[in-house]
Amino acid sequence: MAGSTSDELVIETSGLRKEFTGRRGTRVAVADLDLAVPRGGVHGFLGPNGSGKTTTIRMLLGLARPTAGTMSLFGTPVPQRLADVIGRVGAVVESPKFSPTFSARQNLLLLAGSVGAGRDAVDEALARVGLGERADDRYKSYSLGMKQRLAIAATLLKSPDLLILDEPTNGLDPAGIREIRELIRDLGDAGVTVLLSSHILAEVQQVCTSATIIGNGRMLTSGRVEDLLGRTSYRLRVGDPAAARSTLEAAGMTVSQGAAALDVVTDETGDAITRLLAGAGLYLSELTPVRADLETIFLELTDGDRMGVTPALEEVR
Ligand SMILES: Nc1ncnc2c1ncn2[C@@H]1O[C@H](COP(=O)(O)OP(=O)(O)OP(=O)(O)O)[C@@H](O)[C@H]1O
Repeated sequence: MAGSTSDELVIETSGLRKEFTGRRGTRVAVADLDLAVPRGGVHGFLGPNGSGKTTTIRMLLGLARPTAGTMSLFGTPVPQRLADVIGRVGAVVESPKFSPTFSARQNLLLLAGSVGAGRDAVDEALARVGLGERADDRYKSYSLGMKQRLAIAATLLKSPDLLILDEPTNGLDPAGIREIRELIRDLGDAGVTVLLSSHILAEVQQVCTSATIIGNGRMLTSGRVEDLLGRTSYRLRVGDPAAARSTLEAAGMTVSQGAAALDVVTDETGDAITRLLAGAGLYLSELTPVRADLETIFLELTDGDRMGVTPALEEVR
């Protein structure tokens, strides 16, 4: 972490673009993407299938060449000087190749040799991902979740400052997802900056401190998850909804009539709503805070676009 400052951007891209040209024309996978990932914590890189997450990550790691734009890792331009910083970056992008008949420990010992890590680092990485007890079982006997944890353990051998995980919970059951989520949270808490790509917005919301949401290769929004989620709204039931509505609106709140209740959007707390209405002789029978989730934000940003496969095709000629 030498040379880092707290306001350093660990990942920065500017005008990043990737086009793939095939027989059917040119497909723009990533379009003018300005990504800014601050140091520390877990940053969600979110978007539906085919929105350009993997392509962006592959470019950052020097596995694909950008059509246009610039990128840097820890302030160092890549791919030009990738060799200077790659030692600080751990990544799980494609399924790593482990030997099926070797145990987790044997697999990691083989890898440790290539990154100059010792036996202690292997034991520590296994313990950190919760595989200490099963370290001597053969890889092929592992569940998908255990295989995914081993892949993360392999990246920890070089004590990375930045960990890039591309859809690490893909194909896992809810218990497996929870294990990986907890592991990622622990790593973030321990000071590793994590870029976590996913198309499951609700899932990532629980572990990320900040996030970038993309759709069709374009940035839709970026910021602290708290800020992205924005204001809380409240659902309330009251005997005289019309009177309650005008009282709340007179106080500057945005009120709409839902099916059976009033929906109120405000920066004020629930206490303030209760006090205001009671002051007007209106008594609440119910007051429920309703937090927007990232999925709702995404749908708003894409104007109701589906979270499923969206067309990433943009014919430029
Ligand atoms: N090598 C390639 N050749 C042609 N098109 C490609 C290539 N790699 C990716 N694409 C296209 O670029 C677009 C973005 O794909 P990408 O894999 O980056 O999306 P993603 O957000 O990672 O999706 P997923 O969540 O499904 O992994 C898609 O339309 C994809 O078909």
